[in-house]
Amino acid sequence: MVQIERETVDAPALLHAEQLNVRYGRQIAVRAVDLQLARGESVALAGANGAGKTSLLTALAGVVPPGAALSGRVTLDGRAHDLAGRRRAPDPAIALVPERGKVFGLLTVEENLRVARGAGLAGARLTSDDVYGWFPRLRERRRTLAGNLSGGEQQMLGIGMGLMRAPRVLLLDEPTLGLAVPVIEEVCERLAALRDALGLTLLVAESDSQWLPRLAQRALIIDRGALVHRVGRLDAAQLDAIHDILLGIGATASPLSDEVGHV
Ligand SMILES: Nc1ncnc2c1ncn2[C@@H]1O[C@H](COP(=O)(O)OP(=O)(O)OP(=O)(O)O)[C@@H](O)[C@H]1O
Repeated sequence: MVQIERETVDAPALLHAEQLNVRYGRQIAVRAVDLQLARGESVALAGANGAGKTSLLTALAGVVPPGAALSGRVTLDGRAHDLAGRRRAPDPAIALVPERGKVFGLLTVEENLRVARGAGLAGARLTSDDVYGWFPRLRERRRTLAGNLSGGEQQMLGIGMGLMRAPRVLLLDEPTLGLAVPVIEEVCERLAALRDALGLTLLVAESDSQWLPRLAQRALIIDRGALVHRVGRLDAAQLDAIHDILLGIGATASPLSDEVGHV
């Protein structure tokens, strides 16, 4: 039986989710998830296809699809959002970068960034120039329609769009999906640099265990909607174990919250 070590998180939480549930009709996509993210850390949310990664990220960001039923509480720096009943308004401090960036294909790079920045709303913002500083390739492509960008460029634009309203927490849904290895390496390197320079907290959904150490400092494993392990050290032995779990051949886990309290 594969064993995965567990680690207690001592740093004070910036984002704290308690008893988060997401249902689509009878389908339960996220069950009783408790998690904590510290300021300035990168955490991977590792799980197989259909494990509930997207549903958990959208619940944290307040952008679940209409018709989904949510319950639980998300607290950001002590400010609580009750998820029961009506959908809460998305908090600009928690930004979601959807799978494959989800850019507007018929708008240029520059227009995508402006749309993401929004207008007439209170709060801090970045400029397109700030984003181009992080992703120089996007500056070269600023007048190109986003639909004509490569997959890697679209992913970087998606990240840039997520940054425009100066979030404190960036949630990324499978940013490596469908990209060539050198591009994935570049995305991983940029994310770590952004985290360190901006003090961002990152939660990165990933279904391929090989990228976890490049994307994150620790990992949460999600299976059938529940967080079943947390992994504090992403070394080779732990990665093998996670790989087996993601393929459904590893340790059968019980919910983390039952064993070690909140994550
Ligand atoms: N809008 C929806 N309506 C109904 N069921 C949904 C909806 N979105 C997701 N589900 C179901 O909820 C479960 C979790 O899906 P989710 O997309 O959150 O998982 P995931 O880990 O992100 O998977 P993937 O990597 O394949 O996107 C799956 O069984 C999925 O079929």
